[in-house]
Amino acid sequence: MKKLRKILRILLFGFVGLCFVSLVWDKADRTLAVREKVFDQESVQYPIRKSDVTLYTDGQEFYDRLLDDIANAKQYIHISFFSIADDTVSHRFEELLKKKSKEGVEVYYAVDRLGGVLLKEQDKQALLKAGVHFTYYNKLDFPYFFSSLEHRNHKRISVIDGTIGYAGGFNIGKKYLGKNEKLGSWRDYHLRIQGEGVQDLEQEFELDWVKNDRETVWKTHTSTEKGTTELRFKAYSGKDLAYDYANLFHQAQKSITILSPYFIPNNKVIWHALIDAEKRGVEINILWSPESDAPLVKQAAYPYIRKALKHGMHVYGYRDGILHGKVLVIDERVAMVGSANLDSRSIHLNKELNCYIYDTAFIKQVLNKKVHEDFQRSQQIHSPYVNNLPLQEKLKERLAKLVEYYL
Ligand SMILES: O=P(O)(O)OC[C@H](O)CO
Repeated sequence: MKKLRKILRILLFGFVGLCFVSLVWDKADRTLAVREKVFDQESVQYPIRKSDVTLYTDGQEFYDRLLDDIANAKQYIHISFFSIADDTVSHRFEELLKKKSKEGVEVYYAVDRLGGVLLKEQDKQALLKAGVHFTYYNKLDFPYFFSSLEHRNHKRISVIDGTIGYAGGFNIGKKYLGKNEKLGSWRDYHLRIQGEGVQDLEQEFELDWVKNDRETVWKTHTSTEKGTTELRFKAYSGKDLAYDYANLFHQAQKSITILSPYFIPNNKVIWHALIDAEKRGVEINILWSPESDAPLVKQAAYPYIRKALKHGMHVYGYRDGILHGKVLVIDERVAMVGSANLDSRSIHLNKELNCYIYDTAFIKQVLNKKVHEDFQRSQQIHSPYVNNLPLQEKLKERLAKLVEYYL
């Protein structure tokens, strides 16, 4: 008994000591990283381009098209995703990349280091053996361990032969097909681009690749043909996103529509612009996904839903499984489809890539139809929903508040 007590005491002291060292390291690491601007990177705003755009909201249709484009690649494939699963969908995807590489197509494939945690070492080695150029983005770094852990590359970029590009919200995995029993159906927003806009996706891919791998990327020439839809890509690195969104909200005259799986906008610039718009009579509709595959994000949204309702905004909760699209629509004049959630990580920490669309016809005839469907599948949230929470939800909300910066 005495011996057991002694072991428990040692374990307890060890645990407390480890927590103390971690806290001190965490604080020093973050302070130094901010002072030395270790993770600072300028945002990149690409020119307005004219391209042909197709919107994908269904996982099966998206994968069918992406895999078909990859299968038809003749020269090179540049692909990066935030996350990759270890399941039938990811295996089929990786088998195809290996096949194309063996055929002589130059394949560059990257995944965020944390988002790619499920990729097995043996699968990675098999990709390399087949000649695929593979790298992880944002690897963990010493001594900035904690800071490097929180800065993720959340972009999704695909470029095939410099003529076809993709950007949006899907990742690679079975759950995006909506066939995961627990998660239910899955709704996302992802764009397929053809025409001159592809060169900016390629440029952005190259910037990330060279920064993480130092190897130059093989490519020939990208498409400069003009399509019909005016768009602009913008890449963020933990700053400027709030200012860009605020600018859009300030320009709104009639309506602001926001779709985001997570609703954790802990940012004064964004709130100031939204409240200001609401006071000008702009109708603000926010659609968020109460169901999620990430812990505490639901509860972290409650304070912001209360705030939105208090200021007369309309909030809706998606009811048909998971809504994972990241979309803004301002007055049917400007829209955004991208990788950035309206959450703290996207506003303050992640590298993101958004596509801004300035084509009223596309917004009205294509995007808004899908957005309208999503509102039809939702339920409006009123104050009692967030004010009369069960005790367990209240406790989780408290816990979520403590960590919301990282959600
Ligand atoms: O669900 P995702 O792919 O938008 O990723 C969410 C993670 O919290 C990264 O910000």
